Amino acid sequence: MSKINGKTIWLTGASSGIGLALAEQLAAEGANLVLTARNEEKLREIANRLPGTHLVLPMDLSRPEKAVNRAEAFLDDIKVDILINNAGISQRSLALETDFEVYRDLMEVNYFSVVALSKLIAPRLVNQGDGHIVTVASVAGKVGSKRRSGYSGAKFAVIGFMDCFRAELADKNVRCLTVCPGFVHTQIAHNALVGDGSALGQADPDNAGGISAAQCAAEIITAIKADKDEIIVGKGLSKAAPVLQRFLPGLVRRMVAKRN
Ligand SMILES: NC(=O)c1ccc[n+]([C@@H]2O[C@H](COP(=O)([O-])OP(=O)(O)OC[C@H]3O[C@@H](n4cnc5c(N)ncnc54)[C@H](O)[C@@H]3O)[C@@H](O)[C@H]2O)c1
Repeated sequence: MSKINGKTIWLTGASSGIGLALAEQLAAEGANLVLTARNEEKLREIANRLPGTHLVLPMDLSRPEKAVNRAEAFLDDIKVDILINNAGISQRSLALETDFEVYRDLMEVNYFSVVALSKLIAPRLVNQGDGHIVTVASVAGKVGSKRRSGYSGAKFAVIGFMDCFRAELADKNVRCLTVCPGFVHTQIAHNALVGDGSALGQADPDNAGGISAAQCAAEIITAIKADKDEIIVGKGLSKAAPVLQRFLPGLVRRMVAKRN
């Protein structure tokens, strides 16, 4: 039986970047999508141009409890097979120059919303005896670097959550995939928060030089089909960093301290 064709997949962060590429590729493979992001108009435009029939569920994931209430009512009659927690927001500011509130915002979107949506969907998957929870974390959840202390903290946390959740659901035929991309060419830097909580508003050469969102999405879909637990996606140093960190931690710390 196909893991994608005919399946209902709830995808967050579907309005841009990796999420948009996932929406396009999953729809092309015959999935029925529930598309989530904040901008309803954009989601409707995407849903209308994708092949197949898709629903839109706009919500702000910086308010996870509200999002769960809204999703509970919306998804009442819908059998979700796969949840993809992809929505996320990055950071480009030094810890000493970052308001505490920015840390909370980064945790709400990158960590608490994943916990909330996963806890909402997992009992349904357990009852169905089948399903998948996918979370797009980051290489920043394996290796810390400058100007990402809040983002990295949230991504380290979400990887830990997924490791525990995977262990708890292992005997219930619910699989948990953690995706750790290195640099991917998307709007992530543009939308990243700076110290006062505003958006950076410009591209970043690291992300601009990364792999395409389409390549990242294709690797995620391959990993879902192969029942992988965790994948590192990317190229060059941003892909190698987690392995280097494990075997040569001192070298990685020195390299990270030298980078801007
Ligand atoms: N681009 C990279 O280099 C990179 C690297 C590692 C991990 N990631 C992760 O990949 C995921 C997708 O990011 P992207 O690179 O496609 O960036 P992006 O900025 O292009 O897309 C982010 C998506 O998340 C949504 N989103 C952000 N805040 C939200 C909120 N409060 N409520 C609802 N939706 C919200 C946006 O609307 C958008 O659809 C994120 O979790 C990000 O942390 C990206």
